[in-house]
Amino acid sequence: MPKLFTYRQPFELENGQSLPELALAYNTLGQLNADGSNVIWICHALTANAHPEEWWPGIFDKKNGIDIDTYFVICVNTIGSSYGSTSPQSLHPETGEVYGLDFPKFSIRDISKSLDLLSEHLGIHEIQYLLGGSMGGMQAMEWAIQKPEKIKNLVLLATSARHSSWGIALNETQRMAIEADATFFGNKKEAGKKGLEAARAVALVSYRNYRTYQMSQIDQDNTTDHFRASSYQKYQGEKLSGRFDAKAYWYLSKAMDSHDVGRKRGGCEKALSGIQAKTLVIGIQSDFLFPVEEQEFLARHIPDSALEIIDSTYGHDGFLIEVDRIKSVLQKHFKL
Ligand SMILES: CC(=O)SCCNC(=O)CCNC(=O)[C@H](O)C(C)(C)COP(=O)(O)OP(=O)(O)OC[C@H]1O[C@@H](n2cnc3c(N)ncnc32)[C@H](O)[C@@H]1OP(=O)(O)O
Ligand SMILES: N[C@@H](CCO)C(=O)O
Repeated sequence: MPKLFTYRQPFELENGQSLPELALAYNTLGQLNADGSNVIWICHALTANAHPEEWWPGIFDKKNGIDIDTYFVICVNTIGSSYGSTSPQSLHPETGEVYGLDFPKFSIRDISKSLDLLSEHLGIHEIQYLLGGSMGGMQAMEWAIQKPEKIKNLVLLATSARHSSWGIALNETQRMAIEADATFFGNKKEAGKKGLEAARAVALVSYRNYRTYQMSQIDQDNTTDHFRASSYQKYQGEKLSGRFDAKAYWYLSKAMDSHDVGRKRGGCEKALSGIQAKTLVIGIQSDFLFPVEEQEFLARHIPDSALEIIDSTYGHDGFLIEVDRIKSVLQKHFKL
């Protein structure tokens, strides 16, 4: 069961709007030591939850990975997500009505600010390792810029300093699919379900690549319909719509689009130069959603940083799947 932190004051957002109060669902593994020096904070990607032991299980490994007998691990479900934090499905505390599409838009900076709020509430003033992939990497990077002295070591996987036009176009295409489902605009529990399925199918193509489909979804010769790739796309859409809310997805994709560490900070290079953490940037060679040139840019502009490119066929989702390779580069650069 996730723990719940409720901030019973208005939470001011970057766009000038506010949430009257904010609940954050989070999960911890291991024990915080007496001087608070053993914290590993993991930021999750778009549709995951506060349980990295479920979606990144191989990373917890006493011998080569994160040992929860040594470290205190924390992961927080992001604002807007479907797994317990304040989201479009929450009740507005003043009206008692579901927010729905009245939920305010929020940015990656707002998510990072909320993580800092929770860390201070828990008395955590120093983070030994902050890790995040994809949208989780955006949050981690932002936080390391907002609180450079607090983050000692930073691991950024398959992510960028500013969400690309390509990424925004893909997200907009997914939102168009969601909005084409007229039920999305209502507040029924399953609102936007079919649209979300189409959106996930679009997204999946960007998380994988030509080779991954060639490897796992080839049909027998002479097939003319009901192709494996077709049922795979449908299955993956249904798998997501069975566990995630279309409005949460819509808002989170908007937050992702907002990611630009350089906004009002004199550009990305300047913002990244303020990171004090020893940083490891990890890219996946076959990732065409966050291509390796984006990680090269990060490594070039974060002062104390190293770059590792993992040779994988899995594309963007390689940051979730290639756990052994990730552990090996973590071991190379850090004494985890
Ligand atoms: C509460 C929660 O569930 S939260 C956490 C879950 N998800 C997350 O955290 C998000 C991050 N994780 C992910 O995005 C993914 O799980 C990944 C990237 C790590 C792995 O992706 P997967 O979908 O598991 O792997 P893959 O692409 O190989 O697909 C396998 C699934 O497709 C099914 N499948 C494969 N080919 C086909 C096909 N031709 N037709 C229909 N189904 C197919 C498999 O049976 C399997 O189904 P299952 O997931 O029910 O076991
Ligand atoms: N597959 C990931 C998104 C890719 O960053 C998720 O569903 O969270």
